[in-house]
Amino acid sequence: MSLLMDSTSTPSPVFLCLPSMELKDENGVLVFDSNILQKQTNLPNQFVWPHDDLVHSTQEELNEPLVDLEGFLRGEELETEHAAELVRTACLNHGFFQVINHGVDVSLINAAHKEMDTIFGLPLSKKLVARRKPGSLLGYSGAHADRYSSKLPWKETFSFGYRETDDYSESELLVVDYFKSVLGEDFNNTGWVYQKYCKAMRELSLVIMELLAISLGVDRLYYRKFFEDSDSIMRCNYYPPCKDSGLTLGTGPHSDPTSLTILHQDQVGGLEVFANNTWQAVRPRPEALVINIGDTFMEIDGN
Ligand SMILES: C=C1C[C@]23C[C@H]1CC[C@H]2[C@]1(C)CCC[C@@](C)(C(=O)O)[C@H]1[C@@H]3C(=O)O
Ligand SMILES: O=C(O)CCC(=O)C(=O)O
Repeated sequence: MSLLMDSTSTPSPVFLCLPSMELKDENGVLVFDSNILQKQTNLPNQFVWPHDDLVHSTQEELNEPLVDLEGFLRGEELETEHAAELVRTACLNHGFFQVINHGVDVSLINAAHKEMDTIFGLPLSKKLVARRKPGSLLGYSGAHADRYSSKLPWKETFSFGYRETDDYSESELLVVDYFKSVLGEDFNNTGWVYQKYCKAMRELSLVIMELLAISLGVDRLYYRKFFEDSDSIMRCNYYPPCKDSGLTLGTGPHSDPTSLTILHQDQVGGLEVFANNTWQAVRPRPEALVINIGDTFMEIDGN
């Protein structure tokens, strides 16, 4: 299970139970219920990925830089230079690093994971009420079955948007209002947890943007100013148990199309990065946040 914020929404479902025990909605789209799908003898073909995409679980670790932000956040020059050098090395290699002493309250991170358990533990009918609408990235999705018909990822996601504008009154309730609108008043507390989480992630993303600017030798406020009113996508990923896990993927090979991703993975792990022509595991660290630059950042910094 992972929490991921990338910078840059109720018809009641009708289940058609078919002999294959596959659930379909009123549009004939597969409804992802891993408990039911798990009971089938064979993994449904839609979830079987091409052999070339399937990495056989690697024991190799990425050994990405572990960047301690404490000194940088306190304005210490030498610590700042060291942190920027680690970030530079990461970005020249694969674009991934982990940060510790990042200033995000660990109780907030734990609360976000706890609320994620609540969201994905809801009855399927309730989750489908929050189902993502065509053309939107926001809301609930089961295996992206509404968008794709093959190479379906074995995961559930819940995504929502975040931005901070000059009109503080607009952004300070953005996430709370979203949760109450798609899941109901009972989710006011959940909404506040993620409202605070998104605010903390945005603040950290601007700190990272400053460090990236220093690592690139440009004005240290350049990217902070460039991104201060940017849109972000908060993405909760839940990867249910899968008895045929060697045949499918939770998330397929990709590069993030966005500028910066901040990820907190639970201790199950599973994130892998393709570097030096092989897949390498990113070790879960409860006290750390995984950072990676995305395609958009690569474009704007001219690489
Ligand atoms: C902007 C986004 C689209 C995706 C979530 C964020 C950043 C990464 C994208 C994604 C994870 C890349 C792999 C395919 C994808 C469909 C997925 O597996 O979730 C992508 C996300 C999406 O389009 O919902
Ligand atoms: O859930 C994870 O560990 C990473 C998923 C991911 O890369 C994404 O959602 O963009």
